[in-house]
Amino acid sequence: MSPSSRTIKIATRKSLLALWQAEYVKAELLRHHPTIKVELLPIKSRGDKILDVPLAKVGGKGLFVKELEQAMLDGSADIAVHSMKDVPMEFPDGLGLPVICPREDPRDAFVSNDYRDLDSLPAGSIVGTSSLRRQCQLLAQRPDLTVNFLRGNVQTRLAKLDAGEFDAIILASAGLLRLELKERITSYLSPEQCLPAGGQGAVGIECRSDDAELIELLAPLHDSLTAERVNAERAMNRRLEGGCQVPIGCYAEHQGDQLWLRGLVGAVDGSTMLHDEITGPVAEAEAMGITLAERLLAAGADRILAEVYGRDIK
Ligand SMILES: NCc1[nH]cc(CCC(=O)O)c1CC(=O)O
Repeated sequence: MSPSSRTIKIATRKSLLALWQAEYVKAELLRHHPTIKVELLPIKSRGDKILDVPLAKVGGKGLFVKELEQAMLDGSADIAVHSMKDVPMEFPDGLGLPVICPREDPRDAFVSNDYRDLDSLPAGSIVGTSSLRRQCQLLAQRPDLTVNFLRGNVQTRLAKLDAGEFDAIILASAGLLRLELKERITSYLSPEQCLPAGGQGAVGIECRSDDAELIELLAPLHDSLTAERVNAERAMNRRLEGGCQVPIGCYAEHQGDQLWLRGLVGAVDGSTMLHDEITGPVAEAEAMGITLAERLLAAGADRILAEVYGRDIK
């Protein structure tokens, strides 16, 4: 079979955001290769089934990706489309992630029906998020707020806000923008206010590493500037053994031909916040991520993370 008549099966989670991302990749593939066929294979993941516990406590990395990876390994699917924020640092044997698509807005969004922004919230307001990263940064600025547990897909979270359970909630802008819910973004949290999670706003494509023909078909979807940024962020996260379920923020931006990487580790109650940053050549993105992680560990992130993980990190 020639590459031009191939059918590519995309394994995807069933949330509207996951389906949007899979449809986006399908449309991009068809735009670059009009004669191929692309099908979606929706799959329910463990992370979607367990909704009543904070992700940090559900245990195991890759809650949202394992079932999708199994589908690629057994051949029922060819690729999986992921939010880079949810992708574990290591891939199973035989799988890799050769493509990272152009990044959407990486900032967190403040969403409220009553208040303009974080500063306008009255003392004692209730903010919904179950991200420890968002929680610690909110509490560091506004120790008077109460942060309450909020999980579920984007629509579920908005419905809980609208039902009056919260005065405000924090969501990734990227999800709201992709789902054409821009009007729900009351204001943006700057990276200074709330450093994003590594990979936030970027979509990646995972596939079998030995499928050279497929990797070639995927290549035009890759955005190397986004990949450089996300690689630096993920290198820091990998060294800290963290993902999006821990009180860790990391965010890289280009400054001319240099990369500027900022990192943060916070105590979950916001009482201790460790910030650091590093600038260097793009070619050293990964080394910079590791160096920044090690500086944070030496500054006390080791103790904060040992408490969150329930074990030491070396
Ligand atoms: N952890 C869930 C998740 N994974 C990716 C996104 C948003 C889109 C993105 O970051 O690409 C979200 C929702 C959220 O954090 O509000």
